[in-house]
Amino acid sequence: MELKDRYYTVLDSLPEHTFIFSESGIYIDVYGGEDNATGFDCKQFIGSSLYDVAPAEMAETFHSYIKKALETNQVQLASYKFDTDNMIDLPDDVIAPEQIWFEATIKPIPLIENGERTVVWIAKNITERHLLEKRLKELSETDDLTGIANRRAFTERLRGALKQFQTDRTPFALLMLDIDHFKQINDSLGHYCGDEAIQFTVNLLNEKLTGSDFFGRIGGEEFAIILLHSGIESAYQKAEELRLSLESSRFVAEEKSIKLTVSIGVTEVRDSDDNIKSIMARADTAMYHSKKTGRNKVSRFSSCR
Ligand SMILES: Nc1nc2c(ncn2[C@@H]2O[C@H](COP(=O)(O)OP(=O)(O)OP(=O)(O)O)[C@@H](O)[C@H]2O)c(=O)[nH]1
Repeated sequence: MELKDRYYTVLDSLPEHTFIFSESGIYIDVYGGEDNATGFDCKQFIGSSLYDVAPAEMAETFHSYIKKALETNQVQLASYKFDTDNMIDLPDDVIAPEQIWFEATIKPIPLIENGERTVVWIAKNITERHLLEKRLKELSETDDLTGIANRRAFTERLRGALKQFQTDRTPFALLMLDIDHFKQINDSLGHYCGDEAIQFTVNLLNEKLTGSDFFGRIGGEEFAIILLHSGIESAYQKAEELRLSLESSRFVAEEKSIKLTVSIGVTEVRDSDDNIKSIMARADTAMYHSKKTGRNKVSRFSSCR
């Protein structure tokens, strides 16, 4: 075999897609990529421009990586996805994959083509890893029993809401909720029914929330809700609505019909809040005020002393 043929054989056996791009975004050469299992052959793009092949925004982004690699003479890393809505122009007989994630390394190479500098672009299919990472992230942020945010994810979101408030004054309110006399449910019906009572409460309250509200389980039978764009009065009304809907429903277990209730504390973000502890402490104080003054109640922090 001639040396040139040997080199081509080796290049075409590379497991990842390996592209040579010119400075202006022309596909100079395409090698390998069998292991990426995309189902289509990129060799057909040789001679075309990125702008002929990919949607404008994507071509623009890809081109910016090429230019940056050449300007800085440094390796660039990129991750991106192809999906049915955002796909390079495939031949008619090729079905676009639902979603493929790639991680690419872009490196300037000492090769001039038609008077232009060039880069090598090596793209690896990382879809499996990406989906696994996404799933692990979801699991680490979700409460097992109820499927809503766990304490960590909730406090993270609260931190985000406070940051937003500090940036553009977007107001928000915080509700802290605790199921009343929950120990009695565990003691009389058992822990398993206690778990079901928690699920029942969460499902019921969740139905009353909208897309911009954020619900989290921050303790055993303790929950919190962020109400974005809400002042104290509308938050109080919302809390009353939640309290009443639980009070008027019945949780059925072991052939018994049980009235569950919650005590709720309400506060709103203040200019003086420089971390989430102060907001959570106010909502907590208000919630304990509801407990101390009879339970199945809503209290605003401002009126609980
Ligand atoms: N079944 C079940 N019970 C839990 C879970 N997390 C906490 N608990 C129980 O919830 C009960 C909470 O009891 P307390 O904090 O004494 O409060 P309470 O009985 O709800 O009374 P008040 O809050 O004062 O109205 C404890 O018995 C915990 O063991 C859980 O995930 N599942």
